This record gives sequence, C-alpha cells and structure tokens, in this order.
Amino acid sequence: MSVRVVARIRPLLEKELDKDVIVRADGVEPGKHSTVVKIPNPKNEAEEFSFAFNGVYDQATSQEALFTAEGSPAPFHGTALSSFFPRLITRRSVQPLLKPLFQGYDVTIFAYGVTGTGKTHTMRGGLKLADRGVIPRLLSGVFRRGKKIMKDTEGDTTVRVTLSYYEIYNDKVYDLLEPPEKRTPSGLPLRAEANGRTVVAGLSERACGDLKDFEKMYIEANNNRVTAATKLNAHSSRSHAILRVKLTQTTGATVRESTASAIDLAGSEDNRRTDNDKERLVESAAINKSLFVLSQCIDAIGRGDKRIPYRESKMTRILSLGQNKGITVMILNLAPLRSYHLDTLSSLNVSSRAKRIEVREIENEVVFKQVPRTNSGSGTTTARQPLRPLANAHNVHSGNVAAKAAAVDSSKPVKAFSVYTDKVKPSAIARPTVATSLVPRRSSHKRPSDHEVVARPTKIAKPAGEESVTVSAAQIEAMVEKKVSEILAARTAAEKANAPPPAPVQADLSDAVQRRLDALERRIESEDWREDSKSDGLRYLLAARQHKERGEEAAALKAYEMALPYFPGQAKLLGKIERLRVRLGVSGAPALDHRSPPNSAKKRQRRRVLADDDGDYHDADADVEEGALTGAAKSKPRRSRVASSKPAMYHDDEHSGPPSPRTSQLLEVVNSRDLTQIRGLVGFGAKRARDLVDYLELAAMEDEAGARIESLTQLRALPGMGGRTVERAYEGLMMA
Ligand SMILES: Nc1ncnc2c1ncn2[C@@H]1O[C@H](COP(=O)(O)OP(=O)(O)OP(=O)(O)O)[C@@H](O)[C@H]1O
Repeated sequence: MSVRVVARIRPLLEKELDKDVIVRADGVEPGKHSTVVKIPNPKNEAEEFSFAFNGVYDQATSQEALFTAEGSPAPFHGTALSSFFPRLITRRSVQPLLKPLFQGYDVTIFAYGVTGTGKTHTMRGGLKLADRGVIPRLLSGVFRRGKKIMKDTEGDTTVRVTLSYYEIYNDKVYDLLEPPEKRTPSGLPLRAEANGRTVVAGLSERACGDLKDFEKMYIEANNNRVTAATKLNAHSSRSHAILRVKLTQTTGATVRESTASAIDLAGSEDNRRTDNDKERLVESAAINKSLFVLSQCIDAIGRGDKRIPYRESKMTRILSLGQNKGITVMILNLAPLRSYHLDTLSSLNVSSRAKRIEVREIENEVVFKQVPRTNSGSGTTTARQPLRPLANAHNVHSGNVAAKAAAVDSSKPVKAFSVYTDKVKPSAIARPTVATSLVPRRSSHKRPSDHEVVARPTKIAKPAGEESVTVSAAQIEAMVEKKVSEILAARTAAEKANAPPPAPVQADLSDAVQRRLDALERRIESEDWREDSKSDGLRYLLAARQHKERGEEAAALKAYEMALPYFPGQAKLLGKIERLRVRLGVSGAPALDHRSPPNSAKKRQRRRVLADDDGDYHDADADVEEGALTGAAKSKPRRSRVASSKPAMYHDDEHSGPPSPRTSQLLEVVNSRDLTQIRGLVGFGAKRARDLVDYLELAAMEDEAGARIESLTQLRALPGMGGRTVERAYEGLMMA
C-alpha cells in the first residue's frame, strides 16, 4: 500500500488578511470530500495545476476534524483499497490509526511543508482542548484504548506506554527528555537494528501512565526544543522533532510491541525572504539540506533506484520512507498565500511523488516474554538504553546468518561488513519451538500487497539462555585489519607477474592498512564526516538538472538556488536562475549570491567555475581536506591544480607519454562508474565515490563520449577530486 498523503491548507493569519490567496481545496465530484489542491500555474495564471491526494483539508478544518477525518472512509470508499484495508476504512468511534497500532502495526505520521505553514500547529497544536493537535489526540486515544483492553480482558492483557522524544538539530540528534545542559556537542548516534529500523542509541525512554503524565512531559520537553523567531514565523522550529510512542501489550507469555512515531519536521526556508542571521542561516542550511535529501529519497524510490540516499541525512535515516513496514501518513501543510507560490508548488510536487511510494505493511509479530525489559506500571520513570558502540551494531548479524557462519568456524566472531549499507536486511530468526501454539498467527490481519517478494521480517525472539552475539570494538578493529590485509595481499599476488611491488612492501602495506583503519575508525566513531558538504552543491545541481528534464521548472529553480551558496557569483548559475525566474514570472529579490554558504560548505568551499551547461568545476583548492586527513602540512602554499607538486613516483600522466598500466588501471576503475570498485580506491570514501559516479552519470547524460576520463589531469579537474586525491588513489594502486 502506498504512503498516504493528506494536505491541509492553513487559514490566513491576522496579518495576512489582505493578502492574495491562490491555493484552494477541491473535490473530484461536487459534494464529496476534497481530494484535490488547486494552484495557478506561475507562468500562466489562467491555467490551474491540480494535485490529488488521499484527502485535502481546507482553511476551515478544525484540529478535531483533521484528526478524526484522517483515515476515514471518504478517500477510499468504493475503491480497490477498501478490500485491502477494510478495518481502517470502517468508520468507528476510535481513531482510524489507533486500531492498526494496537494490532501491531507501526504507524508514522509526519508533517511536511514550508516554514510557517502550520506543521507544529497540526502536530502539537495549542493548549486549549479544541486546539490540541494530532500528537496529544493520538496519546489520548492510546491511553483510552489501552485502558479498555485491560478492562475487557480483566487484566489478562496489560498495556504499557513508553515515550521517547528527540530532535534533529543541525543534523545532530538530541534527547528532548533530557535537559539541554546534558547534551554532548556531537549528539546521540544512530544505530541500525536487525529488523531494519534505525534507532537512536542512548535515548531515554519514559513510561507514561496517562494523558496527564504525557502532557507534563511533553510541555517540558518542548521547552527544550530549538525554536526561534524568523521573519516568516515568530516561533519557527529549527529542528525536526520526533516523538516515539512504544506500545507493549502483554498477555501471559506473549508480548506484542508496536510504535507510533509522530514527526514535526522543520520547514524549508527561502532565505531570500527570511532575513536570517548567520546562526539561523546555518540552521536553515541543515533544514533545507535534510528536506532536500528527503525529496531525493522520494524521487529515487519513485524511479525504482537501487540506491536510495537515506544515509545522507539523519532525518531520512530515521524516517526511512518506503523502508519501514508500517503505515505512513504524510500531512502536507500549505499556506494559501501568493508569496509562497513556488515553495507551495515544490511541496506539492514532492508530496504527490511521496504518494506513489509503495510500502508493504506488516504487523509486528508477537514475541515471547523473557526477563522484563523495564519496570512496568504507571508513573513516570526514566530508563536509559545502554549506549552501544555504533560499530558493533553495524557489523554484527545475529540469527541465521550468524548461526551459519558460526557453524563454519565457531572460533570466529560473525560479521557482516555493512557499515555503509542503507539498510540492514531483516534476518529470519529461529523462534523457540516450545509453545508455538501460544503465538497467535497474524496472517488474518496481514494485508495483501502487490510486492510480496521478500521474506517476512520477524522480531527477534531469543530462546531463553541463548547468548547474544556481541563483538567488541577491538575485535572489529582486528577483523577490519585482517580483511584489509587480505585484500591487499590478494591484489599484490594478482599483480606480481606484471609489476613486482617495490621493496619495502611490508612497511607500505602496514602504513596503508593503518591509514585506512584510522580513517575507518574516525568515520565509525563520528558521523561528522557526513557533514562534508563539498559536493552538496553538486547534488543540488544534479537535482536541478533532473527536475528540468522532467519539466518541473519551479523545483529546478529551487534546486539551482540551493546550489548557489556553494558556488557564489557563478555567472552561468546566476544566469540560469535568472532565466528560470523570468520564465516562471517570479519577481522579488535577486538570487542569493550575496549570502554566505552554509558553514560547513563555507569552510571547505572550493573555487569552482561552472563551465558547461550545468556544471563542470575547476578545483583550485581541492587538497585542504585531504591534507588534514593525512596529516600533510596544511600550511603548504596553495598550488594550482596543474602545477601541483607531486612525489617522484607520481609523475604518470599524459605529459609523459602513453599512460602507464597503473594510470590505465586507475582510469579503468573510474570509467567503470562502478561504486564498489571506486570505493576500493585508496582515499575514496563512500561519499567521494558516489559523487564521482553521480558526476560521470551526469556527464554521460549530456554526452556519453564526454563521460570518459582519459587522463589523470582530467580526473584531477573533476569536482571533489584534486591532485592529492588522485595521487593517493594512484599510490594506493602502486602499493597493492
Ligand atoms: N490551521 C490553523 N489554524 C490556525 N492557525 C494556524 C493554523 N495553522 C497554522 N497556524 C498558525 O500559523 C503560524 C505558523 O504555524 P506553525 O508554527 O505551526 O508553522 P510551521 O509550519 O510549524 O513553521 P516552522 O516550520 O517554521 O516551524 C502559527 O502562528 C500558527 O498558530
């Protein structure tokens, strides 16, 4: 079933009453619920665009109406969906998403939209009863339903609610249930669980007995959330806030868990209109980037790409759109004003693509109770999950994979190097055979899906007494070292016949191993490397190009504008923006080239010159970061790309005759556009490799012949490369 998207158009605020309204809700048939958003074509006001959603709620919709209507029969009645989802579309007194939640389905509700369009109002709402938003209403429903179940089963079934609440601020995760002074600057790490979910390690969890408990905790926690006044919203959320409500239903020896996640995303901002200062601009860049990645994920899922860029931002990792197996509802918040015209169009485009994402909804299975995880009962207690090293979580598989591997060699810890994979594949876990009959089969609740091809993931039900597989950081390091040594040794053996390695191979090898291990360790322990935004600008350009090809000029314009801070003053880019603005009839401030780039981009900003239609950059200062990474003197005078000084053994390019076997080998790897091969080059992390592949793909779209890199000089001139990078890759091949 696809992600459901509903749109909500907010009313005009007092200060906006005289403003021009251009967005309206409409129905497919007169008298029926609205399911269409209409907005004029910015190029031709006489024309209107229509965007259809599962439900559209107009300016007059109250908080209660939105909450009760969401999932109500209207959008699905009489459609094929009604046979897939009969329980949901039958109008009941309980809220539609609560029932599947109690049946074991995970539920995610998130609000999406431009700043000031009413996301926080929709999710949190005001303190008055009538103003309460989706979150307090959801909790109220959870407690009410939980109590009813306990009453109906005369206590045989107990229902326990625990909460965690956190924000993603500047791509760092902070626990909102903890006071801000307890925060560490790097925030909390993310961890991929065996069932494919991404969770936050070290997050506190609170048991919550009733609505009063919840409200107290929620109000306090919201005070910890970062908000600030911007020109567009007096209380603008500067972070994405995620509330996770875990429901544990226990009947005898069986336990069923399900989770409701309610997410209030920060809104995208057009900084030409915000007058943001430096701090706000930095926040804004982080917000815009994560939302941009979200739209990229949505696009990639829609295209059926193998690689979905979830890992590019923490928000998308957590949201896992299209990956999570529950029910997802996106609430698209819209402001009806003309001043939001292009932003609204862009949000509508993203959301209508999100609507097409197919999710295979699977309820969580019942598991057997073991030692109680935390204290039960009502009242507010805090239980902190133990912090596990990220590396452990990523590199250990339990279950069948582990069992098989262990059977082969029980002395070796089981491993699966998936540090950079987007998703940990769910593994089938052996369940205890005893008392299987006690486990109710859930097949009757399982919804049919068109895409049932993968094995059903199950919750881990560990037989009592079974030792969990854990691997220490030291073991992982040893494993990594062993693996890298093996690979290098294999390469050496393969090349022996053609080119005997230089004499001090062993020393070089251990140096190389050490360098790679150090880099790997730094990456595993700190996610800061992800902030490397040196090619973010390029990504925006790629996205702009894709939008342009699809004829989505408004979205293309937005992406070009987002690229601009990374390439300030680029005449061609400015020209493109201006041309698109003229074509779209957008008036207003000139494009944003006087603004600072986001801080991380600024730090590493390269002097790049746009040379072809969309981007071909000359990189005059590509070595700064590499120098820092390898300890090379950062204070070295800047050298131009062409005149870069190279160590004696690195002299191999087209100026010294035909390419050597190593140059050819390096270029062959690059021209393969194969991510795995390119990542195998020394100095190429996942991000750099991906950027290179993206760039070559883009070049191939323009001109297949032009996508081939024929020399090291040409390679050095590519975005994100630079002399030092090419040199290291080249040297890496020499050592192997
Ligand atoms: N449906 C609504 N009814 C009445 N007022 C609303 C409604 N939606 C939004 N508002 C008001 O509009 C203003 C902006 O709303 P809100 O802060 O929820 O926007 P937002 O999308 O969360 O913005 P940001 O992304 O900057 O946090 C607030 O004053 C809010 O009270």
